[in-house]
Amino acid sequence: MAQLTTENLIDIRRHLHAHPELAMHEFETHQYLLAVIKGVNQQYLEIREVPDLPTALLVYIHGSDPKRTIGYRTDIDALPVTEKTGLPFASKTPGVMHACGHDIHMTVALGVLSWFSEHQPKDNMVFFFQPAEESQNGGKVAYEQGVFAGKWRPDEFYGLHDNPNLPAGAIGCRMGTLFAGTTEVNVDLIGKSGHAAYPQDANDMVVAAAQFINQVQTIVSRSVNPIEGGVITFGKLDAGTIRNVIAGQARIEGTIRGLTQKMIEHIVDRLKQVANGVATSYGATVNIAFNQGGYLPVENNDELTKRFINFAKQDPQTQFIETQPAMTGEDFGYLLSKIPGTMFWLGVEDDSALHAATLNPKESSIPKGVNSIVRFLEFRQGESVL
Ligand SMILES: CC(=O)N[C@@H](CCC[C@H](N)C(=O)O)C(=O)O
Repeated sequence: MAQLTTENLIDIRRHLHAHPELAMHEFETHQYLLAVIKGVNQQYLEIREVPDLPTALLVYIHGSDPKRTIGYRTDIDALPVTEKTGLPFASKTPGVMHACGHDIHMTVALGVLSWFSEHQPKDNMVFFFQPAEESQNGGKVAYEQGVFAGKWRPDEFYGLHDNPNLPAGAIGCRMGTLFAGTTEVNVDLIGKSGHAAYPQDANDMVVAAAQFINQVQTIVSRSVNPIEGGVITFGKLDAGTIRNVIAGQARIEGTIRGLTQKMIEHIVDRLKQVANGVATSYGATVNIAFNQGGYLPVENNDELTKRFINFAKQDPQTQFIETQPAMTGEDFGYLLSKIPGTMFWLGVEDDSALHAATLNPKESSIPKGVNSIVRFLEFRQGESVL
């Protein structure tokens, strides 16, 4: 089959959007990606599955005169969000949605891969379709399993994230830190349940959880240097069973963000103090669990990113926008701590934010993104210097 057209890519994106799957459960997505990849020119391609990470997929493109191996990574998982876009190709999986645009990421990656399947690159290329970006750190798991051993180890790694705040198809990037590091946190408060009418005989964890959440708000406002910034968000709170039974237990799940590891550690320390203080004052037991996984700050490599930005600035077919660091996290941060590379934004221009149930990225970003990335990767393999 010939190179994928824009029409093919839009159909692919809509199929992927309609069939989202959660982290480490991307089995249909995997099969669909495999079918699309098997449909392009196989002459230079080598497809690899990973038995210990069954939803991952790697594709090697043999270069004609390789000086290096260039890696390109896309994430493939979706979020537990109930879609409210009303689109004809909205999610068919109840309670699951590509609310972070990974359907766009995968489609752009397929567009780039399909182009190089028809136009053999000079350098070798490795495409990594990575499971579990939103949770369970699929990038780190893959790395630790040795997925990038031998010829599968890129010398440099690139990857993108869509951005609704940028014009469709624009490329955003910056030197240094692009995204924050994150640490997941679970707090369990344990008291004593009882009859709603006899609070004196119980120890109410709804009240303790409310106090904890309120008090946590002072960490960023009072204990964090405002110039450096930090985030603590609790996105899930679970307590009690029915209105007239006092809840003896509360679970609060959240995420901590900072642009440096030092800041994350500082916030973690303060959060422990607040949790222990609230537990003491309410006579409760508290268990706190942190998991950083592989969500290290996304640090762009100086040399590669300078070249990427210089190329994007002067390329007449690329709209380049210099961006600020963002408090979004990405487990590509882990891969970039092992392999130098650059993460960048692809504008998808929408009023809704990432993770919103109404996110509706503009599809015109797909061909524009493919074009800019192909042009950069072609340039990277030439002798030109910027
Ligand atoms: C781009 C994006 O939205 N990424 C996620 C990464 C989540 C990391 C981790 N599971 C956490 O919740 O901290 C994000 O929420 O920024």
